Amino acid sequence: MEGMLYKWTNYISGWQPRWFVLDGGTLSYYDSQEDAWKGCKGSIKISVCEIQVHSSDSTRVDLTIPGEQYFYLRAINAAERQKWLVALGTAKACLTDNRTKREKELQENTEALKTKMSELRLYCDLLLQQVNKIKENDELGDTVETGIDTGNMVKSTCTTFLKTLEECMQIANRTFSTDMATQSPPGSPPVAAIKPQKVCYKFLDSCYAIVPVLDKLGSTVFAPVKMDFVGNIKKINQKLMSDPDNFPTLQSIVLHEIHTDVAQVRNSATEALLWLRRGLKFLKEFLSEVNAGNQDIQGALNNAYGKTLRQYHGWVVRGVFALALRAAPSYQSFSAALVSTEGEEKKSGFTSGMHRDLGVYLPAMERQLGILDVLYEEYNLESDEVV
Ligand SMILES: CCCCCCCCCCCCC/C=C/[C@@H](O)[C@H](CO[C@@H]1O[C@H](CO)[C@@H](O)[C@H](O)[C@H]1O)NC(=O)CCCCCCCCCCCCCCCCC
Repeated sequence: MEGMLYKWTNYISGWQPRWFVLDGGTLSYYDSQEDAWKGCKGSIKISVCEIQVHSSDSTRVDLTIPGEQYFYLRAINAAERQKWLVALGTAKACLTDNRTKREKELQENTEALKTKMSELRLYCDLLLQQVNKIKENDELGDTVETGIDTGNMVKSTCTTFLKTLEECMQIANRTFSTDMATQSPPGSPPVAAIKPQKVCYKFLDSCYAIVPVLDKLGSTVFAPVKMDFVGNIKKINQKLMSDPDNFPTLQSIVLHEIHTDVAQVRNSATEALLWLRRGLKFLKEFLSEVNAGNQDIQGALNNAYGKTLRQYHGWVVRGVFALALRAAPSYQSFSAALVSTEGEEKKSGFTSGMHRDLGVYLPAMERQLGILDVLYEEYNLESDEVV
């Protein structure tokens, strides 16, 4: 269960709204739902704490570990408190570890994804065979009917390939929904509450700012994109959390991994930053097209993809992009995803405001990406691996 509760802080700040997540027998809290990815501010083990309802305040519940921890909490109303009491009580009474259910669900979905990926590889092989068959027929000068038959087979294989890919996205979206994107990966230490260094924190925060826009675009097809993008932000963030005082900048993280010979290791922060940077270059190219007045979102995405990411993608990932492209929003839907108040994009001044903001955002992005380009070139960290 998760939701907003007021937490008693002190006599100066009093009751403050916080985002609470009850998961696997632990109640954790964050500044807000949007800031959950920055790490939790504190937590309490339900199995060892006392749950006390307030005698006169029907919205209040106190969680205490005598002599250790005191969470004084208030819900927005008595009904909401009741929901929390049921969830807390169940968690406390629950003999099985909720994480078992969660891990089981993750395992099932992971298995389903593996099956789908092997199906995709099969369809790729089939397509290659069929394309070779068409070439053979062509060389042998076979009849038109043979060509049409093989062509139809290719068409149906492509349709099946794309359908399977869609199923992959739905499984991925189900597995790696937003709450997963803000959890520490299973088995990793809880993300520390210590704030990372300002500079890196601002960079990661601004990267993360596009996620709500992706969410607003709504299609499950964007799930793998979001999962990949957020996954890299989290990898860098967790490296930062491991030793915040020694990582004042992104460069310091990369240099540390170079000196400890892990920069080229799979899933290193250096590799995560390499792919985050590539994603940001894609985004910059896309937004530059929009800023230049291109209202064909699909075309702008396709152009940006060809200039940035395509060279690093094999068959399957290019298929993922092709599917994402089919779900690309119209210019109106894209504009609507950018505003915080519904209908704002229809007001006069929106377009000029968007261009004004892009006029600031894009040069700043250019500068940041230029700094990272120099760093990756200087230490020969660029990779031409195709995924
Ligand atoms: C309208 C939205 C359309 C979005 C279309 C995005 C197109 C992305 C291309 C398809 C990506 C498919 C998903 C992921 C692919 C990954 O396999 C690939 C490689 O992953 C890396 O592998 C490493 C080795 O295993 C690993 O270590 C590393 O961690 C991992 O990342 N990843 C990539 O190719 C990077 C894809 C990044 C895509 C970022 C897109 C940014 C969001 C664009 C949204 C545009 C609209 C919102 C505008 C917001 C305005 C403020």
